[in-house]
Amino acid sequence: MSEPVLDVRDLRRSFEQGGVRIDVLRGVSLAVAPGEIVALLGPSGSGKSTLLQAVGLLEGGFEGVIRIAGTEASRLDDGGRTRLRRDALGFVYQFHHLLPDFSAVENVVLPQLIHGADRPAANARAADLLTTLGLGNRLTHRPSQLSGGEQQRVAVARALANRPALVLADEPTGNLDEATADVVLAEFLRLVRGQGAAALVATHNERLAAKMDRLVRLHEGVLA
Ligand SMILES: Nc1ncnc2c1ncn2[C@@H]1O[C@H](COP(=O)(O)OP(=O)(O)OP(=O)(O)O)[C@@H](O)[C@H]1O
Repeated sequence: MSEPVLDVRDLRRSFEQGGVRIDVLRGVSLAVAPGEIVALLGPSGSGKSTLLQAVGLLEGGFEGVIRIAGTEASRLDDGGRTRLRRDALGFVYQFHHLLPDFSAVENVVLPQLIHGADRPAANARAADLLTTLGLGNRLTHRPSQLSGGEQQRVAVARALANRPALVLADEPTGNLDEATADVVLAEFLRLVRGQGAAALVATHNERLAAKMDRLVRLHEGVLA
């Protein structure tokens, strides 16, 4: 197997709340190959979001090793982690977190400009991604002028804008009705596959998870 795009070893995370300690992740290990799409299943409160936050280099307080695209994140300082996140990762959340005052196309352009793309190339790529997702006639709409499914498509385009090696998605269709969730997920998978990206997708939905390449389950703090 080629080198994993994500290699997690013995990841541990505990929270202390009101004098009570909860060991949420108790030694999670997971390798994701380039281009592989992995569904992360587990009941509510099992730690799916906690795991994605760790892998997304968004939170400290973890023990263990996280290697992304060959780089061990714990050896980096804050600036290094920010660069690794920007260069290698894309994110899709349950609620889209789009910038409300910017149009659909600008929401997809901005991360590219931050990444160093020039404006014409960023515009072209944003328009191309959104058109692929069926939003060619919604480019200048703001998020509030889009349906929930459309907003989530913009979030998908934004996550893929910088061609990340790994997309992290936390209940990416959890906020949509069943039919819309199916369509948006199918489009998400098609785009991720088309780009050769890998993905780790947290979901409660077994039916959607079955469309991915592999399923892993968080149970009592470890992956089964
Ligand atoms: N900042 C925090 N402080 C204290 N406890 C926390 C914190 N964040 C998460 N937890 C606890 O960690 C556990 C796992 O939470 P997490 O959000 O990762 O679960 P999840 O599997 O994503 O759940 P869901 O499917 O409901 O989104 C929960 O019991 C939660 O209460």
